[in-house]
Amino acid sequence: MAPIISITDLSKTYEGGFEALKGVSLDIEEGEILALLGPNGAGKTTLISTICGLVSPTRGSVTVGGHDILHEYRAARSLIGLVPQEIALEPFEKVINTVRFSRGLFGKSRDEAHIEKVLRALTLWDKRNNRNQQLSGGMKRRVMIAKALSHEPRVLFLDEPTAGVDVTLRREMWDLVRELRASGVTIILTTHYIEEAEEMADRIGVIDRGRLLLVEEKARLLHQLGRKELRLELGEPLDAIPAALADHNLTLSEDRMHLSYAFDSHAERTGMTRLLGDIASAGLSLRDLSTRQSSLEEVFLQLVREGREEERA
Ligand SMILES: Nc1ncnc2c1ncn2[C@@H]1O[C@H](COP(=O)(O)OP(=O)(O)OP(=O)(O)O)[C@@H](O)[C@H]1O
Repeated sequence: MAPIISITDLSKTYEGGFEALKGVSLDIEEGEILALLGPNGAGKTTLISTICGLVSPTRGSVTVGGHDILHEYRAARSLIGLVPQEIALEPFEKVINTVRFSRGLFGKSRDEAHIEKVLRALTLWDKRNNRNQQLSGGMKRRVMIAKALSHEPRVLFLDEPTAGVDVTLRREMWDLVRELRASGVTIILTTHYIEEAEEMADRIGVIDRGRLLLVEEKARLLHQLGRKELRLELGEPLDAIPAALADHNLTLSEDRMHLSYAFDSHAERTGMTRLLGDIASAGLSLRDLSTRQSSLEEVFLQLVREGREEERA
């Protein structure tokens, strides 16, 4: 199946010369949840805004549903729903009219059944006659999503959907996103919460300083890059790592009671057997040992570090 969004060599240099995107290429498949993960200022919003036609690219191309975002702007844009980072709602307008109005902006004919479906899905139906200003912050966010879904888009962009949202609301938002996906909408969300990407995404793209460092299925990303750590609790404190163990790349903890050893659990040789042999020969006694899988957070930080080192080289 052809990808719903195809991005080829996309670059954006803002006026003043800042390069916010540097040659990003990416295909997004219909029906997936893709999380774009990156630190502040990485270029996530610029990427989304370019796909949605709000920022013009300096180089490269994007198609949405096969339509070029520059040459077939209306057709491309009509397939997209965008929920921006900031909540922007007319305070005195009723919820239902806000959503009807958004649909009208896309030149779609009135469809009360669709508006009702969207409001019910977002548990806003009972609030439909409330004015926006009477809603809680969480409900306002849901109205923003309802607006974005009003014209029946096939792709929904959520720019940091849970920034500044409490834990309960965040979980509600995650459930909602899963339900939307089950209804057939492709979802692209940006986040700098690793937990959010880990919880929700089918695929994760890591972006930093305008470069897409990697796009990978979440499970495979954790599996491939997940390094493990062996932690050894010593029988007695150590002043320093003994010279006989110097080539094992060990770290001694501050309390001098633990040694840790990072290894790749999928490698042919983990080096663990030799390490334990050398520890015994060095006369160290061990009280306990445990292994731990790296979290996505560590994987992410490692990727960003490697990306920056590569850029410097
Ligand atoms: N209109 C603009 N003019 C000049 N520079 C801009 C403009 N918009 C964004 N930038 C710069 O481009 C870079 C990327 O910004 P962008 O908002 O895309 O990052 P982001 O990954 O979404 O960050 P955040 O997580 O903080 O929202 C930043 O350094 C930002 O200052």
